[in-house]
Amino acid sequence: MTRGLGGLFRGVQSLTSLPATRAGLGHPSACVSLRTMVALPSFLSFEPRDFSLPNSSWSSEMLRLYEQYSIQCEVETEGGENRGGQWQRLPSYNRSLKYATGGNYLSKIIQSKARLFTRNIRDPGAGFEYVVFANKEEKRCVCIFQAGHRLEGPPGHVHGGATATMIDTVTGSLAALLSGPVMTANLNINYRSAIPLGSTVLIETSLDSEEGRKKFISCKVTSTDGSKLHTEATALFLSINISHLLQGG
Ligand SMILES: CCCCCCCC(=O)SCCNC(=O)CCNC(=O)[C@H](O)C(C)(C)COP(=O)(O)OP(=O)(O)OC[C@H]1O[C@@H](n2cnc3c(N)ncnc32)[C@H](O)[C@@H]1OP(=O)(O)O
Repeated sequence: MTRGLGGLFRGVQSLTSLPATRAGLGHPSACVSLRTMVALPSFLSFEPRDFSLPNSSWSSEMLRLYEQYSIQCEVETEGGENRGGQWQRLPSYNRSLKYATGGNYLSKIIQSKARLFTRNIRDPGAGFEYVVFANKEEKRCVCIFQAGHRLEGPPGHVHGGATATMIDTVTGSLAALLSGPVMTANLNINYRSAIPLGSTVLIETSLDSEEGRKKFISCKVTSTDGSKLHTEATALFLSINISHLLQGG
């Protein structure tokens, strides 16, 4: 994808080097720090849809956990300051480009049919339903994940690749939150017990160590009460310059 993208980006004359994230979150993938557009006509700069907000497909368990973390989230006061909780909900769009200011517009002109893998099933509840909460101080994230019926692997259970995708997403979100643009260099997964389709699970991830450009992150997927371990993983992320992607990754 990236050689083509490089040409397109170079062709967009009004790209500047403003910091790139919405709400200053530095989240979640390499594309978050794409250089941003300025002076967009207002009709082009509307907010993209945030897929991490509740919808009618969410189970009562998913909603309960969403509430549990939401009430621990920081709130913006009338004066524009952030106060309160240790957690923040990370927004989730259907293209990484949309994290950049003006990204909604860019996403219409750059590979307009491309969609983020985890957000490309339109039917609510059929695919990946999830929300990620981050605790930057403690360098960890929690994802509440409800696995839809289109993620089947073994009968009635979630495909291992779908679980890997979610682990990559949540560990990658943490790495990007802590250090900006990153790419997964290594992902090691041990599958301990299958995840039933339709169930809600917790994906908890934390930073183990860092070494120069490297971030070592671990992750576990459990039942929501923590009693059942489904999956354990470790991941290595490397900080990259966005030019790495534009030069073909
Ligand atoms: C909202 C959604 C969020 C989703 C997040 C999802 C993120 C993704 O899935 S990204 C897509 C999958 N990943 C990829 O395609 C990455 C492909 N690989 C690459 O682009 C490159 O190999 C990349 C960027 C990882 C590393 O390349 P580069 O920056 O040139 O680093 P390089 O010089 O080779 O290595 C740097 C250091 O890392 C180490 N390293 C590199 N790769 C690995 C690896 N796989 N395992 C262990 N160590 C490694 C090297 O040994 C070196 O160590 P040291 O400095 O101690 O000698």
